[in-house]
Amino acid sequence: MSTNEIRPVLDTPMLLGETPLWHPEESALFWIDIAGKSVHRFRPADGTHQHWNLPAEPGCIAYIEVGKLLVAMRSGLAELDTTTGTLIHLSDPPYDPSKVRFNDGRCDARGRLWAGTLFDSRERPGGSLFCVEQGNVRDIGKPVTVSNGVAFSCDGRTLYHTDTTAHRIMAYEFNVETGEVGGARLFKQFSADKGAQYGGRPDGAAVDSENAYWCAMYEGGRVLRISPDGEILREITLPVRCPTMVAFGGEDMKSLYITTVRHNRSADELVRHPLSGHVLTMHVDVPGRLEFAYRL
Ligand SMILES: O=C1O[C@H](CS(=O)(=O)O)[C@@H](O)[C@H](O)[C@H]1O
Repeated sequence: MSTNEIRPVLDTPMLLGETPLWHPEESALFWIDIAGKSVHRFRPADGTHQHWNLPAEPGCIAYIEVGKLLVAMRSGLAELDTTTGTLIHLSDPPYDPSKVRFNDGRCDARGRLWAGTLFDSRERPGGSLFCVEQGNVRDIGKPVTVSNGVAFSCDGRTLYHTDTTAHRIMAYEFNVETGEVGGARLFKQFSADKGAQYGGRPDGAAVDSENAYWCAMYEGGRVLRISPDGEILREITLPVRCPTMVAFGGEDMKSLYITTVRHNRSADELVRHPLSGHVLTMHVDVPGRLEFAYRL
């Protein structure tokens, strides 16, 4: 693959792709299709693709060990055994599932899952950020309308959290030993002016091995690489309008994977961007970091 080539990993698009996640021991990329209520696994080495249907919309996943995933669904937390397809319900949702569902999330270095929620109607900040630690679910008290962009700096001392609707990414002091979230600073505020210059709103993200924050820009058709002090270092134009999240993977962690949306997009957008909904990949020069597993 040439350096700048962006291509789909599969022939089949998702409805609403989210949470790409490289599993180092399985040498596979996992992701979810929220509207398609499914979990997917793709092995680049042999091109095999497998999926598992779910009873409710997933918002994010984390790996536990080979063959076991934690799935945060609208209906609560569950453990998916990918060898048998068995889904074990672990806990009910910490919110009213008729109005709210889990969205983007990832694990910290101590194996806690940080999963946000979104308010379906987008009318008010009825979503939040939750910490799942060995089955206990704690509301962190960060009201947002659409939670996204959960990521940790390389030293584990900064927790990034985005409100996509507010076009805002916050950075919080974070104590990875205790899981305590401290002082806040504005990391990046994007313009919400949806005129001709609209650059999109910040969505899912990942931090690379040089501590830069890679952010999918929903309706902006691009991914941004942002320095820890908020400077845009690189902009990648995508062949789709709505990327939702990025992940690093591959044996060298230099494959960037990008989930995207097809569901509820206009006919015009789908004609202009036929790859909408596909999981995209491209080579990058700076490797990402391995994701942490969820600790039961
Ligand atoms: O459903 C979703 O939508 C949002 C984008 S928006 O709320 O429509 O602006 C996306 O960020 C999110 O990740 C996805 O789950």
